Amino acid sequence: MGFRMGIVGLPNVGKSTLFNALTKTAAAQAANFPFCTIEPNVGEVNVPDARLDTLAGIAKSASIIPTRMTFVDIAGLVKGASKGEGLGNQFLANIRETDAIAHVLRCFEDGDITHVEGRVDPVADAEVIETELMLSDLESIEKRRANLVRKLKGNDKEAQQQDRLLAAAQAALEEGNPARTVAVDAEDAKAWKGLQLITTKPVLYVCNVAEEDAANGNAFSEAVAKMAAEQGAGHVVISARIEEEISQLDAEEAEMFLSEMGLEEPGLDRLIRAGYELLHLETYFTVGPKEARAWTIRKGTAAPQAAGVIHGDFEKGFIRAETIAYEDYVAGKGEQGAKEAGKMRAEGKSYIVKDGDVMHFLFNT
Ligand SMILES: Nc1ncnc2c1ncn2[C@@H]1O[C@H](COP(=O)(O)OP(=O)(O)OP(=O)(O)O)[C@@H](O)[C@H]1O
Ligand SMILES: [Mg+2]
Repeated sequence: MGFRMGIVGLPNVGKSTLFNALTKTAAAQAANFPFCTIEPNVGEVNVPDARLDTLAGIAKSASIIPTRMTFVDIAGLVKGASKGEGLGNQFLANIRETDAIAHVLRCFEDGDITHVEGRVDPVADAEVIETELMLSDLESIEKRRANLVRKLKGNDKEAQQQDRLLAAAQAALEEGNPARTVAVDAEDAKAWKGLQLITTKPVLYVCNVAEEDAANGNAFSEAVAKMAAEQGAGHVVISARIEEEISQLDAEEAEMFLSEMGLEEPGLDRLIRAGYELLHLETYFTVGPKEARAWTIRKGTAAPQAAGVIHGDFEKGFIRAETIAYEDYVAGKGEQGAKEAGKMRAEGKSYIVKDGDVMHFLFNT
């Protein structure tokens, strides 16, 4: 299914540092000057899930395959970006294709690191970026509506629907509200998503704090938390610089480092999980001696469609799914034990897969 998160923010706030930590590479150039990033960076990240390791341990699986998420790091946006200032605007197209936005906010004081607005104020920064995203949506809407004019004359139903939805988004944006504030009927939901407007995407604010604030946050991140709550957005507190250091350590060193910092787990794990929640994603597992593997689905996905994530044929020929809840699998010390305890269920086409289910699909070919 490939879920994608776009990383946006002002220049020099730590986007590429975060991207590198996430992807455990130095693929993105991160340095102390604004507009360091020019070309967008795309990277895949494992979704951390301790349950997968537990399952693999029980089943003695030869390999462990976590589920993946994609991150896209683009150039910093500045005030006026949509009018051609800076570089970011031309890369916003890459953000249109994502499922959610990770909005990085500078929440650290450091006289050596240039802030393009000359002061640290994450809430004001968030507004600058949100305005640019809204202007970018408006511009794209105007272009698209102009392109639809001919089709509309031809009484094209699809074009009519698109134009109606674009007009609704335009009206909201012209009033200074993001397109996500538009109420959309169920029958328009798919076409609405297809418009790929940036300000319809869910937002996760990433408070990039100083190393010493990584464990408990600071006044800046608290202000962001309040703003996020008001908007119904998510937020995480992270120190991109620490995360970058941790990502270069081996597991044992990383654990020591984390405990010294008073952290229970890497902030990146929290960030990825928050992204998962924001997107209403869940994980189910397939477990055997060959491999233990995690698969991503949207909440509320029925068994055949969940099977379809593995292979289209699984969905088409779906018969039933032998299902064991994660807890039952662990309690039974594996499939056999769970089965003997009567915890293996045969589920049919209407079964809604639950987070943590261990699934075995039976299908016709
Ligand atoms: N939590 C932090 N504390 C202190 N310095 C940090 C922190 N996070 C990032 N930095 C530093 O800020 C500088 C800018 O980081 P980075 O290049 O990742 O920003 P960016 O948002 O990608 O910028 P651009 O938009 O120009 O590409 C780097 O020198 C980085 O080491
Ligand atoms: Mg960068």
